[in-house]
Amino acid sequence: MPVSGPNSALKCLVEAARLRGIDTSVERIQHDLVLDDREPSTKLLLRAAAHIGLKARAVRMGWRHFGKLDQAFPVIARLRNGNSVLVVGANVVNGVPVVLMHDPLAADAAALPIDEARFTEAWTGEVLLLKQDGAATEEEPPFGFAWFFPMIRQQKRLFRDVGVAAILLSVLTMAMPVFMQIVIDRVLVHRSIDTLHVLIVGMMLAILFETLFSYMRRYLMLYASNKIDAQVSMRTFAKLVSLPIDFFEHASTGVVTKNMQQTERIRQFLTGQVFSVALDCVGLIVFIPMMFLYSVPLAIIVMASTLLLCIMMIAFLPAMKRRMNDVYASEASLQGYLVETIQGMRTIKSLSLDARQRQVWDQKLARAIDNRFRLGSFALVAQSLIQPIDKITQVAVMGLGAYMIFDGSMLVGALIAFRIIAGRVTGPLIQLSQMIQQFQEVSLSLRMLGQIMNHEVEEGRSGRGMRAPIQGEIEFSSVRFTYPGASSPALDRVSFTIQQGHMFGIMGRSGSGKTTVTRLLQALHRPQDGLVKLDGHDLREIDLDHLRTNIGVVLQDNFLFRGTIRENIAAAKPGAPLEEVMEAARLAGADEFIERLPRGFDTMIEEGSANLSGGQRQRIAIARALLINPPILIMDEATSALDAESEAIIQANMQNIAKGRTLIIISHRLSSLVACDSILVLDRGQVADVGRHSELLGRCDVYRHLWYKQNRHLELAS
Ligand SMILES: Nc1ncnc2c1ncn2[C@@H]1O[C@H](COP(=O)(O)OP(=O)(O)OP(=O)(O)O)[C@@H](O)[C@H]1O
Repeated sequence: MPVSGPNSALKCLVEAARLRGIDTSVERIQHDLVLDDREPSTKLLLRAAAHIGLKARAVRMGWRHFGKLDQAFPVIARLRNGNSVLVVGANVVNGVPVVLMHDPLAADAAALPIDEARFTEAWTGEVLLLKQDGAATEEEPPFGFAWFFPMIRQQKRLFRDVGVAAILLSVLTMAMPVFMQIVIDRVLVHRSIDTLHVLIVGMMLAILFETLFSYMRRYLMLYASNKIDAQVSMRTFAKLVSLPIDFFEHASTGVVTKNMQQTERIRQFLTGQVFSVALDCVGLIVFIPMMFLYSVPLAIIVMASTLLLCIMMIAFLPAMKRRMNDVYASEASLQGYLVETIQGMRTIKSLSLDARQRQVWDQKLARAIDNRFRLGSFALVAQSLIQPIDKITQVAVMGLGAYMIFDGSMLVGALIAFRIIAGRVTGPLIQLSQMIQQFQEVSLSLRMLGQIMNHEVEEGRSGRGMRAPIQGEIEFSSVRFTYPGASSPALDRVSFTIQQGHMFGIMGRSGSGKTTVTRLLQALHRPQDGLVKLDGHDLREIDLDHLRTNIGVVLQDNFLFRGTIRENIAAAKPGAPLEEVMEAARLAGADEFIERLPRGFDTMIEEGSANLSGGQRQRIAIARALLINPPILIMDEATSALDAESEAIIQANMQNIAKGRTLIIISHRLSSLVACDSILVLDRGQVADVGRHSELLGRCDVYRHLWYKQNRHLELAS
């Protein structure tokens, strides 16, 4: 029974993993599986173990089994009070059997010997057996067909069963041609009614088993492919969200979406088409020799025409591939345009751009349809050629078969049986050659998805990064950073220091690099030169998720998720009690408008936060950032969209907001920086000056100029 606790189970798991050579941490597991501090249930613990590369099994056992665990130690034992302990071995001390137990919540790190009476009093009888999962620690192959194989291999028992069912099925399908042959050649000729009855009963049984096996084959296939589907989707999505921000800034959302949708097609090909054709081909082992057994000349005709069909299909391939590439390029562009239009609908409406958007859409659509048509009509030619060849083969078989019946070398029933068997041979072989076409299509899908899957993930996600508590002292030394594709650096040899707990302002003209400073601090980008340090450590040494959960960020325009106001504020800490949410809202000055809403904190925020004003959205975003009580808070033009009243509320709370943390404020409005301990003045990516308001006013031209420009009305008034 999971209870609220200090996570002893995860601590045990991390320790057991460490003893098995896997380096991880409780925070890492909590972050990856979105767990809070409560003791996890056994099911969750099993999931956590699988996540870090351990194969775990929960079993109930008696005290005496500890003596036999041997290589299976360490195991996690679940206690009656909801906590867990790690049992690292069993021993006999002074003739008394004991287990060596390590309690993660005890101050003493050593394993203590505990006897049966004391242990069983606290123990539920449940333990988690753990062993290293060989498959999980294997290096993942680069994305391609090979990437899917480990997942298919995991289901190998299922596929083996499907294979057995398929072989039995192909043997059973032989029953029909043999039945026809015997009925025509024996029963009809000799009028043997008894044989007919026996045959009919036999056929009924064969049909029954055939139905059963074919149901089993389909059911098992469906089951296996669903399991693989789930895994593929989980892993591709996990990869997507671990990509660096650069990737998303330079790729069209529509194209990324289209690329992501390719998983379904590839999976379908591998577990559907490839596997079922492979299974049908298993039948060939039976059918081809049978065909030759019935008649060698007729079998040669069938095999020759199938070969001809295969050669034709392969000859069509290169041209097919070209047309396919065109189709995908134009469809990706169409999808990209659709997403862009939906995202920019407000602007499109306000600038009355509908007609222009429609025109561009129509052009792109025409290109896509044209390319689809070209591909379709080409494929049609290929498919149309199959039919006459197939029909001619049938005519040839029947013609030659008739001659053979006339000269007595074949019976009528045998010819009919041969026809049925020949159909079983040409079917899978033609499918096989068509599959080469689909293979081309799927290769293209693989390439598209590969653009996501083979992209480097963000640096700092190895799980080995530092997770020490963050204090908030920041240092930039000679940092140089150029955005990919840009000609000049956004930051050029920028150096400054922010003391822990200080309020630090950044100002400068538009495009001077203010936001870039904060992006480097969140490790959204890495500098090409120089160092960014946090608490004296190079940012690269710190675990990325740890870093970001310790930095709160409020931007000028913040994305709110669809959900209630409470859920949005508690986004980074889903289990946060209402009092904490309310306190964060109060600090952000959001409580007064939330309480006036009919449903208060339970008010739904609609998609695109259309039911909130800009200022309200902003205050919710500030509350969201404050809820996790981050040691570093970045406010990038966070109050510039606010009306005077809301801004005044936040400014009045600024001292409270800043309390106990390093606060970085970027603002064009210098009046909001006056209270800062230090202000960085940036000019075209370089540091123009750093100092307090009064110092800068005296010596920094950029600062003084802007200050007087913004405050001329005050001077005039005085
Ligand atoms: N994702 C990006 N890709 C390429 N160049 C970028 C990117 N983001 C910013 N830049 C460029 O880097 C420079 C610095 O941009 P940054 O956003 O840091 O400026 P800023 O001082 O915050 O500007 P503003 O006050 O207008 O927000 C600008 O010249 C900008 O064009």
